[in-house]
Amino acid sequence: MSSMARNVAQADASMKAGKWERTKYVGVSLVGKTLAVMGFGKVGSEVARRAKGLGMHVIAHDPYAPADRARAIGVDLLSFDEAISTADFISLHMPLTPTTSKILNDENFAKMKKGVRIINVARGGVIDEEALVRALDNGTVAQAALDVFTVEPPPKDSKLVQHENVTVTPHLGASTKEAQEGVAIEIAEAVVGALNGELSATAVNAPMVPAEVLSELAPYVVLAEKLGRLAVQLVAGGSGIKSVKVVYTSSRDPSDLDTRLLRAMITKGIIEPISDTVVNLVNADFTAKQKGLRIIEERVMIDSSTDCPIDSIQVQIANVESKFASATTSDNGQINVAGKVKYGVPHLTCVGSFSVDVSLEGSIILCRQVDQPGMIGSVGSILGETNVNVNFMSVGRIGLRKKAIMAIGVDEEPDKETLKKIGDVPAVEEFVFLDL
Ligand SMILES: NC(=O)c1ccc[n+]([C@@H]2O[C@H](COP(=O)([O-])OP(=O)(O)OC[C@H]3O[C@@H](n4cnc5c(N)ncnc54)[C@H](O)[C@@H]3O)[C@@H](O)[C@H]2O)c1
Ligand SMILES: O=C(O)[C@H](O)COP(=O)(O)O
Repeated sequence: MSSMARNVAQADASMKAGKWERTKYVGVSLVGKTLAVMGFGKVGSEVARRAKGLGMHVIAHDPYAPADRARAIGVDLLSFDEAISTADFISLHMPLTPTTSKILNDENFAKMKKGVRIINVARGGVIDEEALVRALDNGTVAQAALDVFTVEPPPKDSKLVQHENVTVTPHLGASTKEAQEGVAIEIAEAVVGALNGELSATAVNAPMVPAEVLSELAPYVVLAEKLGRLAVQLVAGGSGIKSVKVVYTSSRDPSDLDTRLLRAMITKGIIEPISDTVVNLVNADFTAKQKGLRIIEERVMIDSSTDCPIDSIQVQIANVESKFASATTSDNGQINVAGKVKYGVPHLTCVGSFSVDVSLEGSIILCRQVDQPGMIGSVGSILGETNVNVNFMSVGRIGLRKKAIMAIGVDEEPDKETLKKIGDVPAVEEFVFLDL
């Protein structure tokens, strides 16, 4: 940006050609100018920090960047049109995706201030290069500094590369000794993380989920997998599942909710307990298809004052028999479980038509019994006799002294004899042990 604004490359070439052209290369100052950082990720936010140090007014556009991170750096996050139409300098730092491909085109150049300067060190394809040549020729764009090109290396006779108001470098953005070492360490850490089963935002063969979205969804990813795991263990025989419906309730617009990761984790939760297949974000959809499993998703918008990405996730399995009849809903006979994230921890909040509230950790025993005094004590004593530690308990009932469900979290797996004793308690009508 500095080099472009002060014509360093052109002046250098001119002097080496034996000239002394002081008036031709009068530049512009950066101080006091408005810089629009398009893509406020790792590079974009560092550019913003440095530009503020140069006395520039920095604005940014990034549909996924958290406003508090921008605020901390002293940058206003604006809409795409607001950002490009107010800027004196526009610096591109977004990835090349179907949405960002040729995002700077004739239509958008026309919205910019006359004499704007463009910097592209992201990916060549984010600019329509022919449109940029037109914008340079008609003066809309005063100068451009480009490190990346749609085709690399660009053709020798490229009008853009040869343009007198364009400064070019051959994709040198990351070409420092320090950056090359840094990238090697980052790749090694990502591979180790992936091998340890961590979610990766940088896998090239998985759907792209920006790191910010990934960290926001992290507790819901755990919830999704646990609900899948729990639901499949409620199916008699475990197999024969053909269709699973997942309902996400959220206060956000359904189109703002990227559920690919959650769908993959529900698939993982359903498939892994009943097969040897390891399911991850890369192979989830393929594995589900291969196993004849159809995942249907529904997004339901609700009114809520809390700004969390998801209010609840519901998993429904149709056309199977349940080993715990109370997990099926009375209206359509489907297995139905639902959960929420509370204080960052995934909770089971619904089994069949019963409301419960237990954190989805360790193992759970679900009992259906007649709602009457002494039930917690009876079952708790049986578990205590064999040193099985109860870590929580929740009772949900459909009415006073009617049917109730008891969800008991246990730290150890009770032996068969202990489970049989629970089943033999007269008021217990059915029970199931679920390992999460
Ligand atoms: N020239 C080079 O040698 C060089 C070096 C490093 C990075 N890069 C490129 O620079 C870009 C940024 O790299 P990074 O490490 O900061 O990536 P990053 O993932 O940290 O940041 C990219 C940002 O772009 C945002 N974004 C996604 N879609 C957007 C859209 N439609 N509009 C605006 N913002 C959008 C994302 O939310 C994210 O915050 C990438 O394209 C990368 O490949 C080039
Ligand atoms: O995306 C990147 O990291 C840069 O474009 C750098 O690419 P390079 O590693 O080929 O220099």
